Amino acid sequence: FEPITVGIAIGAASALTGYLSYKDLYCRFAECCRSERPLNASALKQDLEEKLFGQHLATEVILKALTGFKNNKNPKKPLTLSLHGWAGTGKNFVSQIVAENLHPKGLKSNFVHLFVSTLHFPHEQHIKLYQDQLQRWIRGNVSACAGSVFIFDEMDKLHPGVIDAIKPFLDYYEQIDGVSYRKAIFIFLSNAGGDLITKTALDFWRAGRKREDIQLKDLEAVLSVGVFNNKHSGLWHSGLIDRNLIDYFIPFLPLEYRHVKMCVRAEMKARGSAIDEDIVTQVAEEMTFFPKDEKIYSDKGCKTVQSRLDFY
Ligand SMILES: Nc1ncnc2c1ncn2[C@@H]1O[C@H](COP(=O)(O)OP(=O)(O)OP(=O)(O)O)[C@@H](O)[C@H]1O
Repeated sequence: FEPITVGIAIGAASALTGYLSYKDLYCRFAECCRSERPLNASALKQDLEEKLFGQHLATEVILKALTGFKNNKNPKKPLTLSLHGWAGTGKNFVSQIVAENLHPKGLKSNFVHLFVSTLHFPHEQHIKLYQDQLQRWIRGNVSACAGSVFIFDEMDKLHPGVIDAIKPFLDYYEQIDGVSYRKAIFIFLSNAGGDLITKTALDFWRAGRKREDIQLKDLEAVLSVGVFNNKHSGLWHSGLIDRNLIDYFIPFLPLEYRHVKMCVRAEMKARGSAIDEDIVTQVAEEMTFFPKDEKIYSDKGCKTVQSRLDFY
C-alpha cells in the first residue's frame, strides 16, 4: 500500500468513528429515532414471558410479528396489530412492553403515540377536524421517525370516520406525498370479541382441557364471526378487515384467580415491598369472578389490583 492511500483510509476511518461517536454521544442525551436498529428479540421474549401472565397466544404472536417485521429490511406496508380481549387482561400493558422494546423511553418516547378514543376523539360532530388533525399528526411524526409507533386504545368506540382517516397510511403504498409509512407500527386495542374469547376459554375449561392448549386456530373462527362480521364492532365498518390491512389479530384470554395473584405479587415487587402471601390472597379474593357458578375469570382482569393493594 502506498502511504497516501493508507493516510486517506485512516483519515476516513477516524472521521467516521468521530461521527459515530458524536452521534452516539448525542443520542445519549437526546432521544434518537434509530428505526434501523434491530429488535432485541430475546429481550422482548424475556419481557413478555416474565411480565405478561396467562397470555400464551399473545406472547407468541407478538413476538413472531415484531421479529418478522423488524428483520424485514423492506416491508411492503406498516405493521398493524389488533389486540382483542376482556378488560384488564393486558392489552395496554403489552403495548407498553412493545413500545419500550422499540423505543427505550416507551410511552414517554417522542416516537410512540397513544390515542384514546373517548379522550382524543369524543365528539361525533368534530369528526372532520379529528380526521385532519390525525392525518397531519401521523404524517409529521412518520416524516420525523419512520419507525414511529401509534397505539389506538378503545378502538371499538372509535368513530368509523376517524378510522377511515388512518386507512391510507396502513395500505401498501410506497409513498404518500413523499412520505413512506412502511416502517411504522400501528397497534389497535379493543374489547370487541372479548366475550367470544371468554366463551372459548370457558369451553376448554369445562371440557377439562388446559388453557395453554388453546390455539390460535381455535379462536380465529370465533373472532371472525364476532368481530369481522359484527356490524357494530367499528372495525367492520371501517373496511380495515375486508381490505386485509390488519396483519395480526391477537386474542387476550380472561385472567384466572392464579393470574390475579401473580399480578399482585408483581405489583408488590414493583413497589419494593416483601411479598406477603396473606395479602396476595386477600387482594385476589376481593376481586369478583365469573361465571356465577364456576367463578373462574376475574371480571376486571388485573385492572384494580394496584388500587386495592393501596389498602394494605
Ligand atoms: N396478563 C397480564 N399480565 C400481567 N399484568 C397484567 C395483565 N393484565 C393486566 N395486567 C396489569 O393490570 C393493569 C391493567 O391492565 P391493562 O391496562 O393492560 O388492561 P387492558 O386489557 O388494556 O384493559 P381495557 O380493555 O380495560 O383497556 C396493567 O397495567 C398491568 O399492571
